[in-house]
Amino acid sequence: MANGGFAALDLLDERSASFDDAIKNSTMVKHLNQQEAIDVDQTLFNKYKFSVDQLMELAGLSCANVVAKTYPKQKKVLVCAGPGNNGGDGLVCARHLKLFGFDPVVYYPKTPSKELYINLLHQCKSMDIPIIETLPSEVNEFSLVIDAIFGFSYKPPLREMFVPVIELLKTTDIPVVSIDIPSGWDVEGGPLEHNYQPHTLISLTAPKLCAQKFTGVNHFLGGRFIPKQLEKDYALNLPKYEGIDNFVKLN
Ligand SMILES: NC(=O)C1=CN([C@@H]2O[C@H](COP(=O)(O)OP(=O)(O)OC[C@H]3O[C@@H](n4cnc5c(N)ncnc54)[C@H](O)[C@@H]3O)[C@@H](O)[C@H]2O)[C@H](O)CC1
Ligand SMILES: [K+]
Repeated sequence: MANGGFAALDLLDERSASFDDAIKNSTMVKHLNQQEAIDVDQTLFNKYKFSVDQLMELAGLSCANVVAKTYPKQKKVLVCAGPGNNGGDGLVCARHLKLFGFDPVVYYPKTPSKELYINLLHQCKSMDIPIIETLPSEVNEFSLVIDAIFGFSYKPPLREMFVPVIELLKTTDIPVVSIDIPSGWDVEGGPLEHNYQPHTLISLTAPKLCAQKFTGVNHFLGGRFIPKQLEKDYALNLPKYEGIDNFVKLN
């Protein structure tokens, strides 16, 4: 009984310490403009000789881990995947979610011509993940939506074929988890043209400038693959990942 007060104080201390850590993490880390994000990406490929599928696998896996940890009961997931590498992250994420016992369905509106995306789609199909090319009329059967439509290469204005999915992200009551950038947002300016807030944002490598306009519930950083020298060269000031975690909370 006598210890009860101290235990409660300890708990409070612990909580405020982790809150302080999260605030420190979100304020210290560098936010990249669009060109810097492209440059970091190119440096990983050209100077450090990573291949895109290597990084995509790590990025997509970190997103699946965030989802499994944050939404353990929301098994029925609609993964909306776009035409570029952000969409590739979504396909990898869907595959890992399936392995974790989730029930993903992938919406992939654009037929891919690149071998990388053809193979990722094939892997999903081989694991009995349904792939659909039109949005389901009833999205309320899902308990979570993953937004992997556009990442840091998005340039407005939005082309016609992606209007319905961006409208869905803007209007749905189901929690939305955005990978790297909330799709339709300006990479630097944020929700200018498409004003909505996802429930969770998972920035990859380092947050982009638009993440400063994020007022949703959870902001994570994933994609733990940056060599120390690259971090120094770009003054990224990355937060500390705990132990073997491949994501860290920023807010
Ligand atoms: N270094 C890393 O952190 C890694 C990040 N990854 C992910 O890759 C994306 C960036 O991928 P990229 O292929 O460069 O571009 P996007 O996926 O953002 O989109 C390109 C795609 O979208 C089309 N598009 C652009 N603007 C519009 C528009 N206004 N309307 C319609 N369509 C548009 C464009 O034509 C292309 O087809 C990054 O964000 C991360 O998610 C890697 O997975 C690993 C390394
Ligand atoms: K996205």
